[in-house]
Amino acid sequence: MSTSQTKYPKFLDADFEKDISGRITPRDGPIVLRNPHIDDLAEDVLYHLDLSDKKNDLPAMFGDVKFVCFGGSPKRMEKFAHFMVKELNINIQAGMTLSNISHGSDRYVLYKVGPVLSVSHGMGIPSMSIVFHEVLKLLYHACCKDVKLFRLGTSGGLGLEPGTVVITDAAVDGLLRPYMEVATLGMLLQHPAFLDRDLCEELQAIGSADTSYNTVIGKTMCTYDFYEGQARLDGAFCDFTVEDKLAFLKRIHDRGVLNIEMESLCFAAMAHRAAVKSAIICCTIVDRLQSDQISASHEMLEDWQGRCQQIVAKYIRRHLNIQ
Ligand SMILES: O=P(O)(O)O[C@@H]1C[C@H](O)[C@@H](CO)O1
Ligand SMILES: O=c1cc[nH]c(=O)[nH]1
Repeated sequence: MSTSQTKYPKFLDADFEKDISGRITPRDGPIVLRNPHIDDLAEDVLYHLDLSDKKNDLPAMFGDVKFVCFGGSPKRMEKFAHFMVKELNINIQAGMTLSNISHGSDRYVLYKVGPVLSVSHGMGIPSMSIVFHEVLKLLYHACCKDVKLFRLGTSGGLGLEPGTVVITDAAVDGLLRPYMEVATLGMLLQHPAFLDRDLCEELQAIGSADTSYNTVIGKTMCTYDFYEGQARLDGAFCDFTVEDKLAFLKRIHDRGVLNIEMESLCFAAMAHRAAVKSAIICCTIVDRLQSDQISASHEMLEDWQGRCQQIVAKYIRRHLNIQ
């Protein structure tokens, strides 16, 4: 069903501007896939989103998308979609409700509110990676242009009052390495996880206008596990002491790590590889130098998560010229 029109700009490596360190300059313009095989497919089934470039008219459904907001939990992203309806003054016709476009797959949720997509990514890098591939292909098939990507998450902070908003300027793995390592064809490939500094600073300026909480920019450590991987003593297993834990957390804090979560490395690496402008904005829900357990009330957690949503909503409104 999809129309071909201006679709499928061919990828040329030279199209991607890089600095001397190999950092790709993120840019506006059409979404380009760095995969020559996609155009050879008779049909591209986006299995986990329950969409296909043949069965769905993706340009008609998604061609106006400019902002994609990811977050771990399906409920949070549904709530964010409803919040964006209000923020963008969108009229939902009588008798209609916002619906989960990917309801047939039962893996992720996907809501569209005007030019905004709200997508859940589940927990951890494997889950994030799958939905990122499929969302990027969706944007490509839909001929979207000038798209920005955001991850709105939660994290454990280091020396920060819970509720602080951290904007990631670089994502690192559990060994402080700034790239995502992926086993591909029996080789370990390293994909650098750079983020767009200008976007970080713009979001920080928006966040800082609200003085009831702090908005800071720094490094985010991304781990493959919530418990031992994040130096917690309260998992089902633990082979280290409280002193070992604190020494590790203080060491990474001294190297500029402000928070720890589980998806930033993949999100940043994949957005960088696609040369799409992107940002990661997480509230902290515990100070890991004080505690492992997350004991804040549900209301408190909702309030903290709302801070990231409000900052991104203000950014989107500003860029859509909505007063
Ligand atoms: O964005 P969310 O809050 O889902 O991400 C963090 C990282 C893990 O997926 C999860 C662990 O509680 O929260
Ligand atoms: O401590 C935390 C809190 C949220 N998410 C994490 O990955 N770690």
